[in-house]
Amino acid sequence: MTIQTSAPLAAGRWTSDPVLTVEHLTMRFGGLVAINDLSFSVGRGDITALIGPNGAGKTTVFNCVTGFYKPTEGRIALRRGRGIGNDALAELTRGGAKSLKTGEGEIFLLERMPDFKITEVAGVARTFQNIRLFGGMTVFENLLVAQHNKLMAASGFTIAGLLGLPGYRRAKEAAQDRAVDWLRRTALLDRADDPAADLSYGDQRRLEIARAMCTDPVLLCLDEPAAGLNPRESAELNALLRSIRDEFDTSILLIEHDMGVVMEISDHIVVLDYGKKISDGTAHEVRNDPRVIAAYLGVDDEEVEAVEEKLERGDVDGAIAEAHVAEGDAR
Ligand SMILES: Nc1ncnc2c1ncn2[C@@H]1O[C@H](COP(=O)(O)OP(=O)(O)OP(=O)(O)O)[C@@H](O)[C@H]1O
Repeated sequence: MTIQTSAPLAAGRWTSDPVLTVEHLTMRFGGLVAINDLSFSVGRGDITALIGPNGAGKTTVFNCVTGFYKPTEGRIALRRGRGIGNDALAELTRGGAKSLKTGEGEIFLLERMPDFKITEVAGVARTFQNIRLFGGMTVFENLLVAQHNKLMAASGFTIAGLLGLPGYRRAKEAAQDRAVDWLRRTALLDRADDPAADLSYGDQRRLEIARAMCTDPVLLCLDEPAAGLNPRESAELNALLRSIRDEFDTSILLIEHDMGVVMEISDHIVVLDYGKKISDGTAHEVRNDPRVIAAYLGVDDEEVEAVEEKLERGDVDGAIAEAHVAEGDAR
């Protein structure tokens, strides 16, 4: 049975100005199809949330976008620069190259690139579900290490750093300034000299984001940034993510289970279930989509009809209650 959403989906920046387009992505692990012909886009300047029940395939999508997995099938294009058209994408796809420069910027096919190039060249930064900081290093050092590649490039991969040559010195000062700026933005300046492992969980999460932002990413991928945060820390995280969206040329793609965070800050939500996209739109559209309610509460297709009926009458609370009843019956 196919269920249609009642409201037409609005076209947003993810259609008119995408920074990332994922097309027909499939990822198989032996016989298991973790991602099944998935297509979606991330709008430039948007906060986009990838949500779905446990095991839906969210982390697998992240792993494909960031090059940890090589997709079984599909195309993942990142556009650095506005207005790069589909002709450029088609030309790049036809040839064997990893990227193509155009008058508007540069376009990358991420499935053709190793993970470190996706980070360094295409400009995709990532945080992980389990925090991965250098716990023995200070907070400040963690932010300098993140900029190591830039410093190496400034040294021309020579001993210029040791000799203190001007180009390298300037790059080092810029790296330090950037680190201090992000410590300030994440309210961690007074912890700069403490070992990262001594920070509270919420502070470590913000430090991870600061570290990713020190690389000036075009796309910031956050895997469950609100996990384990208390309400005050969640509110601080929301403010931080909004400020990144509003003040930097960085688009955000996040996986998040905390629906309070998702609904409050997302411009665009893509919902997965069993490796397929079941809904895609604004927070309002997605939260009123019976397929989403059903997927989250684990009800059958037949029971979705009852949920949908309530939604058509504008009774969202009733629809959720109906889905809860169906969920209880299923147990
Ligand atoms: N390396 C792997 N090898 C085999 N199966 C995998 C691998 N990675 C993921 N899977 C499987 O792919 C499916 C999707 O997993 P994934 O971790 O992407 O889901 P998720 O939506 O991120 O889940 P959660 O919300 O619990 O983190 C699951 O069935 C999982 O067991």
